[in-house]
Amino acid sequence: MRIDIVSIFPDYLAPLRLSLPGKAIDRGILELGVHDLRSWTRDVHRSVDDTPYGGGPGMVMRPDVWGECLDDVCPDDALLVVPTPAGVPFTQATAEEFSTESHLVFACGRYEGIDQRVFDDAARRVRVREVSIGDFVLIGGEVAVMAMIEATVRLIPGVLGNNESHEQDSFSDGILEGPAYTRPQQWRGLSVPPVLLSGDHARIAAWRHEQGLARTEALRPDLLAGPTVSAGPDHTA
Ligand SMILES: COc1cccc(Cn2ccc3ccc(-c4cc(N)[nH]n4)cc32)c1
Repeated sequence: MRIDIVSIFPDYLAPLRLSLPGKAIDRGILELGVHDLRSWTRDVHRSVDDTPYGGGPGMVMRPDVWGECLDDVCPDDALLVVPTPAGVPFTQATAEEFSTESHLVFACGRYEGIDQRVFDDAARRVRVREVSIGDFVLIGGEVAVMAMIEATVRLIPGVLGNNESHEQDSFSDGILEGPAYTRPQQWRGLSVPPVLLSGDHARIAAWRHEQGLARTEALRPDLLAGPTVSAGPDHTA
């Protein structure tokens, strides 16, 4: 898989080269390109924003600079992912869909977002997904992109080590994971649930499922209400 990211703060994405994505890069499973949007500016001030038509607070990112950048960075077979508060929810299903792509391009906006015509124009030749990572407003797209990349890259075969796996992920089977424990068996007067010491793998699996179900009912009853909308193949934003 190749991932390209465009941002006016490329250094913000440096942590992606640590830990998991970094290991995937070192092992040749992932290629990562980070691009400074200002490289596509043509004015002496290297301007990337302007005042919004129709008035309102803040600034909007210019279509001309973004358009020329995506012409260079985003080929027709790539999936263009645009983080925004006004997007389709990014879920584990979205991460699974993204993990099967050969080329992802992430456009990190700032200010009040990017001129909509950038995505309308891009949609003429590439698949575009406008995606939200949650119902809260960030200052820009970089943090959202890092979260989406981590959730996506860990699903690529060979990225997680033998001791880690995503088959039992929260959300992958629609319910939350139950509690986890490790040594010591007694800690500050608290014990590990005896079933986990029993060696009876069927009982342990059943207990973990019950715990996950109870946690889901208590904290996320919405997950038990049935299928939700998310940014996937049938939801073009
Ligand atoms: C576009 O509409 C906006 C309205 C008010 C502020 C901002 C700030 N902003 C700029 C670019 C950008 C990219 C992503 C996000 C974002 C995503 C999620 N889930 N929360 N916040 C926020 C972003 C944008």
